[in-house]
Amino acid sequence: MSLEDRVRELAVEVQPSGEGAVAEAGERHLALAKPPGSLGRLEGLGARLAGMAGESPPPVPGSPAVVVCAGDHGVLDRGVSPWPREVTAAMVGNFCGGGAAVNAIARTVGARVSVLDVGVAGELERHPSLRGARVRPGTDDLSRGPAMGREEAARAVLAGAGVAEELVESGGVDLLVVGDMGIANTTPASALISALTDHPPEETTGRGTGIDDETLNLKVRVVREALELHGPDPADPLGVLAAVGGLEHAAIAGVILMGAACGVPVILDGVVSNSAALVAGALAPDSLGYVIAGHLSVEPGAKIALDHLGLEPLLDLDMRLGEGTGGLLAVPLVQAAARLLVEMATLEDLGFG
Ligand SMILES: O=C(O)c1ccc[n+]([C@@H]2O[C@H](COP(=O)([O-])O)[C@@H](O)[C@H]2O)c1
Ligand SMILES: Cc1cc2nc[nH]c2cc1C
Repeated sequence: MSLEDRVRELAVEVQPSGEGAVAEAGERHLALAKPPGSLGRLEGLGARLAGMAGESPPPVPGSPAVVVCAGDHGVLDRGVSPWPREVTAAMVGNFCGGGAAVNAIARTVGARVSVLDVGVAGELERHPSLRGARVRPGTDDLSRGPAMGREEAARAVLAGAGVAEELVESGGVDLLVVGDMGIANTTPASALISALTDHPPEETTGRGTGIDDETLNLKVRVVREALELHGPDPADPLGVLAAVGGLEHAAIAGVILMGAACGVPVILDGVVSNSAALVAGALAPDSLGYVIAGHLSVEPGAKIALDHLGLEPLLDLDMRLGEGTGGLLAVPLVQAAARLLVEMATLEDLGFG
């Protein structure tokens, strides 16, 4: 079976989240010891968690893990980011050493950190937290040709799915967070968002790690050139990924698909995971029933992608780091949304039934 067929097979494994459990959780919220609706968006989130678990009340997730997917990008040669390629490998080393922002926030919320190399260009030291599944040492320049081949895109999707499956099936993980690392990866994120939402590059392209006006204009031009060169077809998500995506974007789509197939909620981080969720949703629309938008990144493409997906972000902290940082900060909110449904007394218990 081809790798593409295996991705298609994974996509059909995703079952719709349970409407019955969602309705039951909604009823329960009306009965709990509080004015109806007073827990705001936590009520809808709790009901969605019930749908994902297929039962109300839903289990309280106690074993969260972040999967940080890393890759490099040929389009960096066009000057779309001020940072050198070598930062990607250096930061992967930092994730393994525990010294990155993602590690500090993961320790704060009690999450495991798992790092996946699907396309880093540099040498990496072995580490127990690092899964080496390098498809190739970075993509080609998407503005001059396809970023990668279709089978390579499929291999990266399956690598992400494999890590998610191992964490859930062997590691007991019951809440996944997706993160990314890759210098220049906001350029393919913008291209994916434009291709899959039909918004023009000047709306989906932002300043990434922090670029000046001149570089932003160049970046918009580069995304436009890529879209004109490939004419990506939204009905062919793997083709879009191969033409204008990135290896870590593909891996994140795989984590989302496998999380959904296992009935485990997946919390998105910033613009890169938002763009990957568009790909996952195009491959398996029901996978979006298991996806939670952790935060709203400053990158303009993030809001466009989340609006297209019909997802409202839980947090808005002006963050634009990536790594899974904003997604991890939403973990306690997700846990609280489930715990409220499990542990609260009802109005009837208090004698107001
Ligand atoms: O999460 C976000 O929305 C986000 C926004 C801007 C930058 N980043 C991170 O910064 C890197 C990409 O930025 P750039 O400017 O090199 O394209 C990559 O490692 C991302 O994780 C992440
Ligand atoms: C230092 C640095 C850390 C990062 N973490 C995620 N993206 C990043 C980009 C840079 C440049």
